[in-house]
Amino acid sequence: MALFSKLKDRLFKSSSRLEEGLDAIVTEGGTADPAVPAPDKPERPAPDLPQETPPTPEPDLPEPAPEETPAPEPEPEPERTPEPGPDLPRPSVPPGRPTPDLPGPTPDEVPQPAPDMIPTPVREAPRPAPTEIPTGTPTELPPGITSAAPARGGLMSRFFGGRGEAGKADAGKAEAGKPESGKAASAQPTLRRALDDDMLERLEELLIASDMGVDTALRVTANMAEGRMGQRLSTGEIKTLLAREVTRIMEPVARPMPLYPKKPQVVLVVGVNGSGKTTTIGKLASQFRAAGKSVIIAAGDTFRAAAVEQLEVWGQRAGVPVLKAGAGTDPASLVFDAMTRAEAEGVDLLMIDTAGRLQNRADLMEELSKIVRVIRKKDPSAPHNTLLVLDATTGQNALSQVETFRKLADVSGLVMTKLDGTAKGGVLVALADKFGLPIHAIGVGEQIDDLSPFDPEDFARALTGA
Ligand SMILES: Nc1nc2c(ncn2[C@@H]2O[C@H](COP(=O)(O)OP(=O)(O)OP(=O)(O)O)[C@@H](O)[C@H]2O)c(=O)[nH]1
Repeated sequence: MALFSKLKDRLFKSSSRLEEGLDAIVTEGGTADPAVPAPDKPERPAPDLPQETPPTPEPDLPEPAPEETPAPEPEPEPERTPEPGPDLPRPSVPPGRPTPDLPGPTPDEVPQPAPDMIPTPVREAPRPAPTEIPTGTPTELPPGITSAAPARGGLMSRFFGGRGEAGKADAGKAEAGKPESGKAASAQPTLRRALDDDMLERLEELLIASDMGVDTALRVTANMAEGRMGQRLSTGEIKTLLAREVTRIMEPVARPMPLYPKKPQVVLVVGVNGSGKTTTIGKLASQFRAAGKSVIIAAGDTFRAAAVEQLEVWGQRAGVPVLKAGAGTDPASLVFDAMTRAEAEGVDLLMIDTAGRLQNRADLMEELSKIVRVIRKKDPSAPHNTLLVLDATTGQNALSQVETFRKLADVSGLVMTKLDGTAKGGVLVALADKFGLPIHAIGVGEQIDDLSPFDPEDFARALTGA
């Protein structure tokens, strides 16, 4: 099944909640646009807002005209596809951003200057984004992974595609006199409400309820309101403005996991229990393999036999060997052995799974620090990537997880799992706004191909329903 359509289908939970809230806000204090009989369309409510994305195009305005003017389409609505540009229409090999950003290119194409200065330096210097990474990768990755979904479209296409039923439901809602939604609104007047303090407050509450966090919600609404107080806005216009703000916040953090020429490139994966570390390692390993990389996985959770077994299953799926140690073995010792073997075999990537640990378990956190110390003993520049895996369904708690793991393990990037099936996608916005850590990928399901590069615009539109 197409990766993006699945994500879209699932993220709909978030957008539907926001949509309902926005509908309620506008409906509450809004009024229908007055019927403008004569002239074409000189007015148009809030012209300034959704500029490029005239979300609530024509349908609403030219209300009265329907019959008299056979052409109720001052302008077709197709313009609704906001695609400002590059992102969406990405075929299999995304233009700007290397889709499968995750895995990577071939050591050679790695942009990094010197093979040696790999790790740290690069991480600290804001990597030139997706580009520096593995450009060629895109192509090689998908094939292997998404055999069933070779032509994965943009996140949005996946959303809309998978939202077939939901989309129709929306149209029905618009038909019922609710805020517009494409052509369905053509027969109904569009509701608009003047932007005032009360409306802003409601918006803030709505965003906070979607796990965006207080600070971020306030910032977002303030930006949306700037220069627009008193303007009459429809739900569609508000969504467009909101999506724009979310995109603005997310764009700087949408960065694929960088690959370095160093062998092995050590990828340490951390997170609390059940956040999706093992699953993510399996998915990533599969993508790296598909990109032609040699990979070894180290089962660093030596205390839970079930955890090791699960990792072995993922290793088999991905076609990657899993190194394990006897139950109760010091994980740091296993990691040391894994580093030795990875070096001896010259593998491209060593992915280290770690036991899930809660931020308040000092002993486990100390264990993690020890693992990092041992890794550095073998290679001072490692770990080259420390991925913190966060479960999107935990909402605001993800913020404190980032704070804690960052101190202990020098987190270099995030992977947000379980974005499917949650209405709390807004927490990503809060994370991006507060920490600015790169979001390398998002998990949208339990299958091996359910890991997607993070696309800010697609995400914003999916989240807001714009
Ligand atoms: N729906 C959904 N489920 C996911 C996703 N990622 C992981 N899961 C599920 O989440 C559960 C926990 O995933 P694991 O990979 O075992 O998590 P973990 O962090 O390794 O867990 P511990 O070993 O207990 O620390 C499993 O049932 C996974 O199938 C995702 O993106 N979407």
